[in-house]
Amino acid sequence: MSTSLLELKNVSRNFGGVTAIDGLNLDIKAGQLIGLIGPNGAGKTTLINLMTGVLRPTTGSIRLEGKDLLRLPPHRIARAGIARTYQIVQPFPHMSVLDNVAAAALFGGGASSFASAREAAREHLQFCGLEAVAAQSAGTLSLAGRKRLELARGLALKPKLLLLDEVNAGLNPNELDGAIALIRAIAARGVTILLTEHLMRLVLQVCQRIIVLHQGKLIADTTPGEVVRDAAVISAYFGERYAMKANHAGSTTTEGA
Ligand SMILES: Nc1ncnc2c1ncn2[C@@H]1O[C@H](COP(=O)(O)OP(=O)(O)OP(=O)(O)O)[C@@H](O)[C@H]1O
Repeated sequence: MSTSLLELKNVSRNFGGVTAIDGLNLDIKAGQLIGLIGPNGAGKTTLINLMTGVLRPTTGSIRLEGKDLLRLPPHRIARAGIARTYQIVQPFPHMSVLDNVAAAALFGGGASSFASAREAAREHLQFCGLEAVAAQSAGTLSLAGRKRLELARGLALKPKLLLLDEVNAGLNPNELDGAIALIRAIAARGVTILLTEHLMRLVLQVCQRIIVLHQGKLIADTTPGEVVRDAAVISAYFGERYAMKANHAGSTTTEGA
């Protein structure tokens, strides 16, 4: 049996009268590449915020390699091995790309000096295909470049678990192929990945396991092959997405007519 990396037991989170996460049980094994999907408002971002300590559960427990995370502030959780990227990319825009990554290596990656942090940062930039822009200020990068920088900063924290929140949104098909290759390469290094994503092609292509949230509850936890045939997922998520696409197609036709 493979090892449990992150374990959530009976986790709930309320905001006033809204139950954003509702009695969730989840066991993430080391080495998995997992897709987290669900309709808008399903609780995906709340779940990531709970895993990183930005939010605390109303009830339940969260353990990383058996260690209780609920006692730790977010920066200690990051150092314990959970790193995340943000839906809205937030580099330090006036700092160089290299120093953005070096700062992460200093903060959580175990680097003991700025020189060694920069050395580690160079490796991460090379791995993420950013070595050519290392000296540029981060604010000058394209969206695809900023997304890669987010990944390099995440890697500099030497995570056991990397939470990728919509890291591919807004990329063109070419950039998307590059992003898929990079995510696979990160997983091949042994980093466990949880990917929150609306791009189904990407999720189905790269993930071995897909978990589906709906109204704060886990409605499926299965393989990509199975999830597309799951009646509850079709009704809660795929159905809604196809209906939206059909509506868009319909309105385009009407406009064109
Ligand atoms: N800080 C908050 N205060 C009040 N309600 C909140 C807060 N954060 C989230 N919610 C509510 O919790 C539910 C889950 O929201 P969440 O943002 O986690 O969903 P999501 O799956 O990430 O959605 P999306 O795909 O649109 O980003 C929603 O009903 C949302 O309105």
